[in-house]
Amino acid sequence: MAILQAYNLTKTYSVDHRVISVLEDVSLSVEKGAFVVISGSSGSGKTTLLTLLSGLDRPTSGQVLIDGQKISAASEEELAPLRNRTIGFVFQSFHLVPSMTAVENIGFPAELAGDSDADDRARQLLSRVGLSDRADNFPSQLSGGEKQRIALCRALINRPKLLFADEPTGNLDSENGGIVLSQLIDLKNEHGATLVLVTHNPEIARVADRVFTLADGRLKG
Ligand SMILES: Nc1ncnc2c1ncn2[C@@H]1O[C@H](COP(=O)(O)OP(=O)(O)OP(=O)(O)O)[C@@H](O)[C@H]1O
Repeated sequence: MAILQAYNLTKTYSVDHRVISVLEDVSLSVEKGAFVVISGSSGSGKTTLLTLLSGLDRPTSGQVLIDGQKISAASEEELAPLRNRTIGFVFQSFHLVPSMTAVENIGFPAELAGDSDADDRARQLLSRVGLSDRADNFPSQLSGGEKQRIALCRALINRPKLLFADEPTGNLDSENGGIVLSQLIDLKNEHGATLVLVTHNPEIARVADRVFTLADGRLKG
């Protein structure tokens, strides 16, 4: 069953009275539980496609459905619970809140959702990625790899069905990148989530169930 479907997506930007076409007629379908990579060279439109698939931005034309719900047409009020409950994000540059400790960063989305056991669940996830002893550290006291493992926990705290990751190992050396990738895949499997990951790293693409390659804003293969 497909959890994510995109039909005939186009995206254009207007810059200085010029229209730039970034995506042209992109259609894809992602099965529940899959690990899918979106690859392509720099500037091919990978991040743009991810923002459309996750509802962070709207296509110029075309449709995105998450779990059968049309998100391209949804209002901000309709999108808010979807973003908090159904979707988790991992970014290249971690995006942790500097004034919050590791455990507070992880628990924050669950607190926003009104869950009383946010702190317990945050600590369980921390333990799962081997960072229990870092619970009370602030992001500035953590290495890049540790920050990204905290960000993985935060992305999963509300048990999302769909995880989006944009170059999650792009700021890490190969050893820490390997740890983050294997923990991301393990956590995705344990939670029964679906993972859509943007990367131009062929080693990551090799372990995916399916690879969609963008070239000049169009999907190849
Ligand atoms: N807000 C915007 N306004 C104008 N052009 C944009 C905007 N966002 C992206 N672009 C252009 O769209 C194209 C695709 O950008 P995008 O970031 O999606 O590529 P990418 O494949 O993720 O690249 P990279 O691997 O370098 O991150 C680029 O040419 C970029 O300059």
